[in-house]
Amino acid sequence: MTTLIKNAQIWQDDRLQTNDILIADGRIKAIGQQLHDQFGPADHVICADQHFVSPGLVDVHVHLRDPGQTEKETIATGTLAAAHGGFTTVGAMPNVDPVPDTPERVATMVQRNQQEAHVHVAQYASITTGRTSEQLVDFAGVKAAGAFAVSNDGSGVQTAGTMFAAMQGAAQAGLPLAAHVEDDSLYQHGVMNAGPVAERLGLPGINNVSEAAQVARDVMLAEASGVHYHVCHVSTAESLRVIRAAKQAGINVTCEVSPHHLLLSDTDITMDNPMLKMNPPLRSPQDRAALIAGLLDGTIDIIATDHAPHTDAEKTGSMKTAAFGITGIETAFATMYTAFVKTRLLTLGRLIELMSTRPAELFGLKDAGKLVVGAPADLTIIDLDHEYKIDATSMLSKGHNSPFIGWPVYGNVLMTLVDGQMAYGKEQQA
Ligand SMILES: NC(=O)N[C@@H](CC(=O)O)C(=O)O
Ligand SMILES: [Zn+2]
Ligand SMILES: [Zn+2]
Repeated sequence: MTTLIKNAQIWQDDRLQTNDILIADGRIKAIGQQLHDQFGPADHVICADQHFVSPGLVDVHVHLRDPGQTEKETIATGTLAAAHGGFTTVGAMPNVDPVPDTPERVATMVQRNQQEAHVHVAQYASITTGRTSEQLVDFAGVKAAGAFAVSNDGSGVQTAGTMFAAMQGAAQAGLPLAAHVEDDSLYQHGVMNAGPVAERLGLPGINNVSEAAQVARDVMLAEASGVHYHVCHVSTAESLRVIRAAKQAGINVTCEVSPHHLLLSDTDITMDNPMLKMNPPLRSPQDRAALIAGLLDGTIDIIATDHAPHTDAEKTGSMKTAAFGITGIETAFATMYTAFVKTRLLTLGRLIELMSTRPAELFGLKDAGKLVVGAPADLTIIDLDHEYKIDATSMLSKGHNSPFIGWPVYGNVLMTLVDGQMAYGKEQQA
């Protein structure tokens, strides 16, 4: 079975260039002009119509909620939403029930992902059993069962002793350790960033130091253990300063930022609004400016969405009682493209590095993030010039808890191919 994508604009030598892409048996067989002359007619032709064809996007931080909270999302709906957002590989966080904290449970998740997902799913195991205990998982065992990394996302690892032993175990097994950084002893039951906005709204605040202090602890432990330490959803200027210094010292630390922390700050919270509640919270405009600077100077390695679907009921009422988290996988490319590429802060090529190539490389996802001959045909066709308003009714996630609904953006995903098969496409939608 062969498919020819005609008139694709692909990013080559720092600019968009028109090419055809020939796919055979799910892999890219050739990229170039007049492939018909060399290879003969294809079984199936897709006309990209001079639209941008990207290597499929890679998001290493996604909550699929399955098993345990399938009213919020399932493997099927979350990965269909991912395909709609242009993603062909997602990292599934382990805050599900039961937690994938044993080789058997990881193997079950890997098998279910293969059967039920619309895109590739890289499966996280937890760092500790049940995700919040101090009992380490069998790192070699969960790796052998198919986990690509470990994380206790949703909670920080509270004691240095546990974190150090975990890092040593993960390093030995060759697993990256992705940390949700939050020191519970500094956490004061806040629901938004601590500061003047929280005070004005009469809402309890979350300090910057509850994140940054744990990052500082962890980079020391990462240096001593040699693990690949990855900071999830970095949100404060102080955390970034510590990460920058750690990188300069040659410590193997990387970090991700979420689109919402780049696009919004606590000053956008003008009233008690659960759609703007997430953990870590939207920080001050100064923190946001530091994150943008870190993205532009390369201190921030990748963009990851922290797609966190919840039911409508859990996201209405007051921030005091609503659930933490917002969706993001269907809006990430358009919001990032509009804010950073349209404004010429980043090139399109650099955005694709941040959202595809680099996350795949950092997490050892060998087949992902590549638009080259021989790689799997994980490709996304995007209309970069189409301006539209983000619309809840077009979302394929079960969660509609997005603060970006109504935002005018550019960059509409037309089709997503996974292993050469259409995982999302307008044809399929009609
Ligand atoms: N980010 C959030 O606010 N919530 C996440 C957990 C997490 O990423 O820490 C969730 O699972 O809902
Ligand atoms: Zn988290
Ligand atoms: Zn998360």
